[in-house]
Amino acid sequence: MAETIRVLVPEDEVDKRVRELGKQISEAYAGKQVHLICVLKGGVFFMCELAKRIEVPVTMDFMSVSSYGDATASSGVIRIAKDLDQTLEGKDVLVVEDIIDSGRTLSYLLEILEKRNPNSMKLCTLLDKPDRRVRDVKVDYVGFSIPDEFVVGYGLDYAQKYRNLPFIGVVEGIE
Ligand SMILES: O=P(O)(O)OC[C@H]1O[C@H](OP(=O)(O)OP(=O)(O)O)[C@H](O)[C@@H]1O
Ligand code: HPA
Ligand SMILES: [Mg+2]
Repeated sequence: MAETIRVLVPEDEVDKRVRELGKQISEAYAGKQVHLICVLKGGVFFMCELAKRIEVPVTMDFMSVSSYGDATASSGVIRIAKDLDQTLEGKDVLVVEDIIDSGRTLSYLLEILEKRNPNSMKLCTLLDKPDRRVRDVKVDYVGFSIPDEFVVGYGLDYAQKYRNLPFIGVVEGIE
């Protein structure tokens, strides 16, 4: 069967939810500056859109980690391909992710980042797939909780494809 994409969350619903999260974050960080950390590559579209909707001063840094390769299940081995450029010392950090699935990536990452002495550290994910969790992760802001299906779009890939779709879709016709 050929690969096809079924829409799970349409573009206008994603956009609306990102605006809501931006508002919620702006209120929570009122009077402060928030340091956004993008977990590349998947988090890049969400972080850019979210940053535009945050009304307090924002700084940004990028970290690249990967565990899925071309598969639809995590390898369990998290590889840091690029570390942050800036220190987290004393900053109010908000880690921005596209999805929390098994929780392995975030639990590993948060453990590393907490040792860098931020003033505070919170986590914002566009998607949460709680049915697949094998590691406990405390999430502060969630866009959508989704069922156990392999999703693409808005930064999420299948074998590096489909990241540029403006909606969240489910890939059908793969093992
Ligand atoms: O909760 P987990 O099971 O760890 O899965 C979530 C992580 O997996 C994906 O990244 P991936 O490793 O595929 O790299 P990418 O962001 O470059 O696509 C996704 O972007 C998250 O970072
Ligand atoms: O459902 C998913 N889609 C794309 N990448 C992912 N990484 C973890 N889960 C997923
Ligand atoms: Mg990722």
